[in-house]
Amino acid sequence: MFATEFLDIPPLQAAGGTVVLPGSKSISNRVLLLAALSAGTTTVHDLLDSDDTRVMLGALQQLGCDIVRSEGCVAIEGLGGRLKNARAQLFLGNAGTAMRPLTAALALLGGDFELSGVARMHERPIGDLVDALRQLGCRIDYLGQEGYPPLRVGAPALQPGAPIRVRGDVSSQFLTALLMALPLTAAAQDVVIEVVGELISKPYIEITLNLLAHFGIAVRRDSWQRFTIPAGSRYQSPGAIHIEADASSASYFIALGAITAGTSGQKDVRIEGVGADSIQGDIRFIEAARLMGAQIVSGPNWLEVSRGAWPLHAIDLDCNHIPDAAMTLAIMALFADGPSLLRNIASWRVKETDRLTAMAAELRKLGAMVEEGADFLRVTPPASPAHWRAASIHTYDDHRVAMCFSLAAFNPAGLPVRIEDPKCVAKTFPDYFEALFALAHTFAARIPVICVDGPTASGKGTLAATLAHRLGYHYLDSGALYRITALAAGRAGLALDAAHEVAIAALAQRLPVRFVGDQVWLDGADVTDAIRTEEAGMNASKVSALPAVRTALITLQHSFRQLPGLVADGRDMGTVIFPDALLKIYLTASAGHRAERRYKQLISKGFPAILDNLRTDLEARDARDSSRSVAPLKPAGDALLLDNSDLTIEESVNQVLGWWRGKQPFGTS
Ligand SMILES: O=C(O)C1=C[C@@H](OP(=O)(O)O)[C@@H](O)[C@H](O)C1
Ligand SMILES: C=C(OP(=O)(O)O)C(=O)O
Repeated sequence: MFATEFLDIPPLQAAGGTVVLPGSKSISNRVLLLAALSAGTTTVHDLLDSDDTRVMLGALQQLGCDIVRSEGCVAIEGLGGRLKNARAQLFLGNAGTAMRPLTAALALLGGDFELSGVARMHERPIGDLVDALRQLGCRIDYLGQEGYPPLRVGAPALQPGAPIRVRGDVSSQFLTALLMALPLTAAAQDVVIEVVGELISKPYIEITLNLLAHFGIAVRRDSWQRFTIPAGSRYQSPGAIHIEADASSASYFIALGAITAGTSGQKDVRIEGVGADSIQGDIRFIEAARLMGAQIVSGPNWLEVSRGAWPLHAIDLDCNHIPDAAMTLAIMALFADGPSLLRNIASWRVKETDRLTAMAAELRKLGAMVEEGADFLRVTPPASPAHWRAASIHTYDDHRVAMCFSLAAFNPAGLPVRIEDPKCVAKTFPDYFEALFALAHTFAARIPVICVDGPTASGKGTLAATLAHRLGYHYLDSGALYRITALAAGRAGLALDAAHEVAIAALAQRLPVRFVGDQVWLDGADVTDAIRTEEAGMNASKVSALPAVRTALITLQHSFRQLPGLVADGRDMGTVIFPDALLKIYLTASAGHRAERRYKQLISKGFPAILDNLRTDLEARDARDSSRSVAPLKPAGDALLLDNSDLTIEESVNQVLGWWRGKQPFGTS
């Protein structure tokens, strides 16, 4: 997951390949609760692992449910209608699928519970559900604002009998909550729920009914107005259940296939885990994408999508049945041949954020013209490539804003897109951006590189690795490549001299190296410490003076330039390896400061060291590095000099990040 302050996505060109999607949030949280209410063990395969399911799992554990995780599945020991803990404070984040159904279930089971969430959850309505439950004799108090969480749930004085009336026009989750919880009171008599007002988001009720049926409860439905839970209903675990991949998450990759030309290797975007026969309503996003021109074929649990009409056709669509995936249509509308109208989406206002206002504001930043109505959005795409703008997308802690706006990086103007707070995708799809980058392609020249060059012990490694971490970029420690080459050559019995140049170069070309955080791996072995000795440093300097070795390592170094970007540290990154890098830093510090830092580093690792000797060695090495015939150590002409003698690491990092921001086209929006 990208836990950076922002994620800059370079302009993207094409996409192709296979994505295996994580499980459905809506199915996962329903199955978890139904499994907990049943007797016996339910083994859940391919459960979504995200913020929303974690809060549900955490709550169930607090209530006394045993949960055992093993490879690919989670076993839930059901409570059989009796809570082990009848007092608990449950934090439910921003998961509507946890807050609403748990409120209903706990209000009927009785106890002393406090249900709360993040600040936004306390702005998301729950009054219609509370009103419905109170008709039954449930005791629920508002701890903050009337009609909103946090809530206190007490012991009910149940008066079953009359039909329970619930409003259906704010969120379908209120009806879902009642449908899942009311079998608790249906032992002796039918329980009837009547929907007041037009029910929204109907396909989510179909998911609920489908899963209730899996757990032995056959609800009778009369149109969308009246639901009857038959007397004698009892939750029965299906034993094992498999969770389909999330159809709303699929929408981003369906859109990806629709708006991008395939890559030379792969024409289509293939989505695994969910197919056209999904039980999730958001699968009907396919119909909308087809209307816009996408070509989509499907089989059992898979979809293949490719670009059809281009530009996409504008659409005018009632999106009430696909409220979540419809946000993706708003982004596809940027690539359409005219204005698109997404109608009947008033519920957007009470989700993770006010999505109507948020989408309108962010789409406008990209250059679209947007009309925001009470319950609709009309999106007119930028009139020409020149009308697109590079934008820093504010994401409002809304996973879907972050995910759908990433697709704007395919804009025809070749502009990057900044996604603020990218970790908000953790609500339903923690590895969304990794999945996107695995399929997306762009020209290497468009992938940003920051070069940090400088003499030994200047702190390049720390600075570069920290920058990479802060920006979510890959990290290349090119100095380590020479050290690793030297180590590998030594282990192969090759002397590090010109006579063995060809053999060492051949070895270097196939170097199986990986940088994992601050670890260095060579051919499956951790060589982090082995390459950090003074001797390894001297040996690296020797092999780096062999021109054939440098040539062999160039391809290897270029291969580190991958989405979303790279920070490369070394001695010739800006001058030789990545001459087109957007930002080049030449990092220096006085020989005295550097010797002192190296001294402390060695002593802290338990290596013997003498300060004066270190200083003499450093000076000798500087002289050798800057006088060698190939790629001598010198600042690139366009490098910015940073002397960090008197700077902390944080100060150096902030300085470079400041320069980096200054080079981006996002302004301060
Ligand atoms: O029941 C569900 O799983 C959901 C119902 C929908 O909410 P509304 O019924 O509030 O539209 C949807 O937006 C949400 O992401 C999940
Ligand atoms: C509206 C959403 O979430 P929730 O389940 O919290 O309502 C969503 O995932 O888009």
